[in-house]
Amino acid sequence: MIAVEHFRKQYGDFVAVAGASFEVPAGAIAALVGPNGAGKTTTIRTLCGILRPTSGTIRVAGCDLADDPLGVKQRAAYVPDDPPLFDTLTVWEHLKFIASAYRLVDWEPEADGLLEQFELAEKKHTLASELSRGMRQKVAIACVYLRRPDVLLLDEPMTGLDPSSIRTLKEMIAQQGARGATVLVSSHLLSLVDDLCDHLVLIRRGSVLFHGPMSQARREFGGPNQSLEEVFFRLTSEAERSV
Ligand SMILES: Nc1ncnc2c1ncn2[C@@H]1O[C@H](COP(=O)(O)OP(=O)(O)OP(=O)(O)O)[C@@H](O)[C@H]1O
Repeated sequence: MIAVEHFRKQYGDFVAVAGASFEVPAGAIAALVGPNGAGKTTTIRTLCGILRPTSGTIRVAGCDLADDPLGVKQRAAYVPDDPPLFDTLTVWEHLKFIASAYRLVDWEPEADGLLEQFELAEKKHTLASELSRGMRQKVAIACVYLRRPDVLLLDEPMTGLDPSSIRTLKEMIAQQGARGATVLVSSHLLSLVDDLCDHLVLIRRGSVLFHGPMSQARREFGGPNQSLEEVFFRLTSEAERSV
C-alpha cells in the first residue's frame, strides 16, 4: 500500500507539491497522471526515498518513510523514465548484480524467463552501452521484477517501447498486481493506462484533483465514453476555470 498525507515538497521557495493526500491500496494498480510539471516525478521520487518531503507523512509497504527509510527502500522499487544502467555490465550481469545486492536465491530461471518475456534473450550477454533505449528500459524493469517488490513505482515506463513490448509490459504489470504488489504508474499515455489501472491519482500543479477507484472517476467525470482521457480533461479544465 501507499498512503500519503499532507505531502508537501518545495525546491527552495518553489512549491512543487502542495499538501497532497492520497492512498493506493495493496494489490491496486494506480495511474498517476497530470499535466507537465504537475509533480508526478517529484511524488514518485519522494515515495521511494530519493527526495525528502518538506512536510507530510508517507507510508509505503507498511513502513513510515521518516522512521524507516531503509524498510521502504527494501520493499519498494523505482524505475525512472530514463533508467541509468552500468555501461560496462551485460544484461545478465545487471540481473546478477541485483540478485547479489538483494541476496536472491535460485533467481536464474526467473531471470531467464523475464528476458524471454521482454524479448531480450538474444541480448543476454550484450553490454548495456550497446542496447537501444527501449531495451535499456526493459532491462531496468526486468531488474526490479526480479526483486518481487511489494510496491512498484514506474515513471513513464512505456516511453520508448515498441507496441509488442508495451503489450508485454502491461501484462506483466497486471501480473504484479495479481500477486499482491501495489503499482503506481506515471504516464501521459492515457489510453495505455486506461484499461490497465484500477485506481487513479490525478494531480495538477502539485494538488490532487482526484484519487480513488478508476470506476468512480469514470462514473463521475468520464462523460458518455467513461474514458480516462475524458476524466483528465474534465478535471483539469474545471481546476483551470476555478483559478
Ligand atoms: N530539482 C528541482 N529544482 C527546482 N524545481 C524543480 C526540480 N525538480 C522539479 N522541479 C519543478 O517542480 C515541478 C514539478 O516537477 P515534476 O518533474 O515533479 O513534474 P512532472 O509532473 O513529473 O512533469 P512532467 O510530466 O513534465 O514530467 C515543476 O514545476 C518543475 O520545474
